[in-house]
Amino acid sequence: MLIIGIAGGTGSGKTTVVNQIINELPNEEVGVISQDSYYNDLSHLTLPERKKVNFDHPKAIDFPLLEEHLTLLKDGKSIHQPVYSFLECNRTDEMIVIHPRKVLLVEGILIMTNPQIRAMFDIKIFVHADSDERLIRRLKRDINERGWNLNDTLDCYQNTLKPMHDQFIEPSKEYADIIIPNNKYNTVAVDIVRGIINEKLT
Ligand SMILES: Nc1ncnc2c1ncn2[C@@H]1O[C@H](COP(=O)(O)OP(=O)(O)O)[C@@H](O)[C@H]1O
Ligand SMILES: Nc1ccn([C@@H]2O[C@H](COP(=O)(O)O)[C@@H](O)[C@H]2O)c(=O)n1
Repeated sequence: MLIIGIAGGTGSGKTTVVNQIINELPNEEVGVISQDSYYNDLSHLTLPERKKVNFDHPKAIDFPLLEEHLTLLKDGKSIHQPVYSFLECNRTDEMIVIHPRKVLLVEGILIMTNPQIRAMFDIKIFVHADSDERLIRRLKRDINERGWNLNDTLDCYQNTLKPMHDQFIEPSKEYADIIIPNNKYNTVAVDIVRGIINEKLT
C-alpha cells in the first residue's frame, strides 16, 4: 500500500487537492482518510464546553487510533472509522468500514506534526496558500456552512487558528517531499501526484 500524507493550513485547499487527485481514479483502489475523523472523543463534555476546545492543537487528535488504523490498513485489514460531526463538535455514534486500498491519501492540518504518523507516509505533501487567502476561504466556510458570525470567526482566527498554524502546522512543512502552491488552482502539481499514483496502480 502506498500512503500519501497531505497536510497544510486550514483553507489551504487540502480537500480540493485530494478530490482533484482522486477524480477519475478507481475508488476500489484509492481511498481517503481525513484527520477530522480522529478528533478525540469528547462525549464527557457538554456542547458549550466542546465548542471552546482548541481543535487546532495536536492534542485534539487521537493519533494513537489513527496510527492503529493505518497499521491495520497497511496489513490488509479493514477498520471501523469514527464519523465526526462539526455541528456537535464530537464523534457520532456511527462508524464506517474502510477497506484497504492500493493507495491511501491521508489529509489534515496536523498529520505531519506527529512523528509516528509521519513515518508511515511514503510521500509527504504540504499544500500552501497564503494566510490572507486561507482566512478569506475560512471566513466564507464558517459563515456560509457552519453558522458562525463574522466577529466570532475573526476572533477564532486571531486567537487560535493563527497561533496554532504558526506554532505547529507551518513548521511541519519542513518534512514535506512536495509543496503544492495553491493560491491558484494548481493542475500541474495535481497531475504529477496523479502520475505517481497511476504508476503504483499499473
Ligand atoms: N486554488 C484555489 N483557489 C480558490 N479557491 C480554492 C482553491 N482551493 C480551494 N479553494 C476553496 O477554498 C475553500 C477551502 O478549500 P478546502 O479544500 O476545503 O481546504 P482545506 O481542506 O485545506 O481546509 C473551498 O471553498 C474551496 O473551494
Ligand atoms: N468541531 C470542529 C473541529 C474542527 N474545526 C476546524 O476544522 C479545521 C480543520 O479542517 P480543515 O478542513 O479546515 O483543514 C481546524 O482549523 C479546526 O479549527 C471546527 O471548526 N470545528
